[in-house]
Amino acid sequence: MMKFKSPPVNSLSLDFLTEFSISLEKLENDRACRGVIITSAIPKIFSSGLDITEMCGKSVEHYAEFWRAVQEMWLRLYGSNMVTVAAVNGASPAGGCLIALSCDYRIMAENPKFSIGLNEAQLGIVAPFWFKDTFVNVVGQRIAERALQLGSLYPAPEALKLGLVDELVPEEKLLEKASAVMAQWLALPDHARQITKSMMRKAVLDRLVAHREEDIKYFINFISKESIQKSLRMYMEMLKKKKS
Ligand SMILES: CC/C=C\C/C=C\CCC/C=C/CC(=O)SCCNC(=O)CCNC(=O)[C@H](O)C(C)(C)COP(=O)(O)OP(=O)(O)OC[C@H]1O[C@@H](n2cnc3c(N)ncnc32)[C@H](O)[C@@H]1OP(=O)(O)O
Repeated sequence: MMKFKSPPVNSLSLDFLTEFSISLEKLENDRACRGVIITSAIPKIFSSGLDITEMCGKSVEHYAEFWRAVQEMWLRLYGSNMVTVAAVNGASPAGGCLIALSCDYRIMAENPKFSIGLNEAQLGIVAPFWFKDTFVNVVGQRIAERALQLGSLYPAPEALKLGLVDELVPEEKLLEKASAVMAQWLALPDHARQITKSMMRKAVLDRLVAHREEDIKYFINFISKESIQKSLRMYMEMLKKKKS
């Protein structure tokens, strides 16, 4: 089990992403480890998504390093040979949602206050093509079109209806259920399951691998625009004001 613990809200900073990728790599190379449950140690928060401060007012070199780390995390998780189960025990916007979507199975705590989705459009930014591809592979084109354009965050019951998560359980039963699902998936021979998983995900993974440098350049160009920086600053201010 991997438990995110980066207070206050498990934002995906460069350090967090690097550590996450290294942990995944270690587990992947450990023949005794066939599956991983991903959850959070922080109450009410699975992950608040990419750390917005990493995308504000930084150098071009920093943006490149950060974006490469985001790509690396996704390539490792989405392309993992292990069985991956997300036990979503709190809010899961944007990059948090991407992590859940990249797993093989998603179980969410049945709390309508917890929401999940790719809300980038609400921040005035655009979900990259591989976020979009991952989303489409889970919920299908029509639901993804609407959800991404509106940048919708769905409360747990709605997320279940859309197929964004596979099931809801009472919060106190989340890890028990995730373990039961893991046992069910691990009962199959690894080889057949791994080849099938790879077959289902290969096209989407290959697309980023083939365009990785281009995607970094695109990100830098996009995020460096003054209009985008302004949107992100305003969003951060809004988050801070919400408290007072
Ligand atoms: C064609 C174009 C192609 C390519 C373009 C390329 C790239 C662009 C796309 C980049 C992709 C981005 C994906 C993302 O993940 S962006 C991040 C989106 N995340 C969010 O919108 C979530 C924002 N946070 C929240 O909604 C709430 O914080 C949350 C519900 C998670 C928790 O609420 P709670 O009330 O419990 O806590 P808060 O008081 O709001 O937050 C506590 C402190 O944490 C700070 N915070 C929150 N989220 C973030 C974050 N994502 N990054 C950095 N910091 C964050 C918040 O400001 C509070 O700080 P303090 O006030 O305590 O200092």
